[in-house]
Amino acid sequence: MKRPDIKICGISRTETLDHVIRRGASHVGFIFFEKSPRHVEPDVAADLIAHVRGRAKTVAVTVNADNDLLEEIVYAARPDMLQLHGHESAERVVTVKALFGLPVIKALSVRSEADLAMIEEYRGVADRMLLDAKPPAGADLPGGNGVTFDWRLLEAMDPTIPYFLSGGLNSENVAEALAVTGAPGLDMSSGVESAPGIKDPARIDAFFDAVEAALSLKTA
Ligand SMILES: O=C(O)c1ccccc1N[C@@H]1O[C@H](COP(=O)(O)O)[C@@H](O)[C@H]1O
Repeated sequence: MKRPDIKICGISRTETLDHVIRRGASHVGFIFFEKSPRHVEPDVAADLIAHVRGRAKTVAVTVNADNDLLEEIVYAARPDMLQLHGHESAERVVTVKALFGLPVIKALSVRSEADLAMIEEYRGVADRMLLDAKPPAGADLPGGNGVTFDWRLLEAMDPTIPYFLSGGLNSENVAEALAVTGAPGLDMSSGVESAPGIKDPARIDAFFDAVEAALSLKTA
């Protein structure tokens, strides 16, 4: 099994960036959503992104952001990619790509087969999909809720679609997630935190150890 890309999201400290990259993160994500405990201002993100440039792909995570906010983020922080984690349509993805010239990860909230079928709308439009669980009722955040969805829904999915599996991944369940889905990418945030927004070095190590163990079992 090919090693999946690993994206660790919601990072706000250089120490955490260095740690996850040393452990093998291919992508690091920064949250630009004020309600999130992981929110970073564009000038803070600019320093974090400058710190890791060239060592991992940097992703600006936004939620239904308008052009002004995207422009502020892109010109201040210079991320490698944009993640659209709201209700952005395929047409909006096309517009964002044309305006900012950056690859786009489009997040989709999944609970049922019908949710997953929405992938077709973004085929050939988004550079990657990110399949996250639907937020629980009453949640303030569209992502970062630590909730999983039924990974067996992905069994019938076209395996050529590039995607990150997301939603509630942690050191305890990542081996099963990989076994069920064979996902080409993993994306996670709260599963390596000790409290919302506080990344925990021991949990980061446990997560990467679990991924390595799962991959070595697969190739043994
Ligand atoms: O993490 C957040 O606070 C957040 C806020 C707004 C949009 C997206 C957000 N996070 C994304 O959700 C995934 C999954 O999180 P988790 O592993 O279930 O905690 C996270 O990796 C971000 O891509």
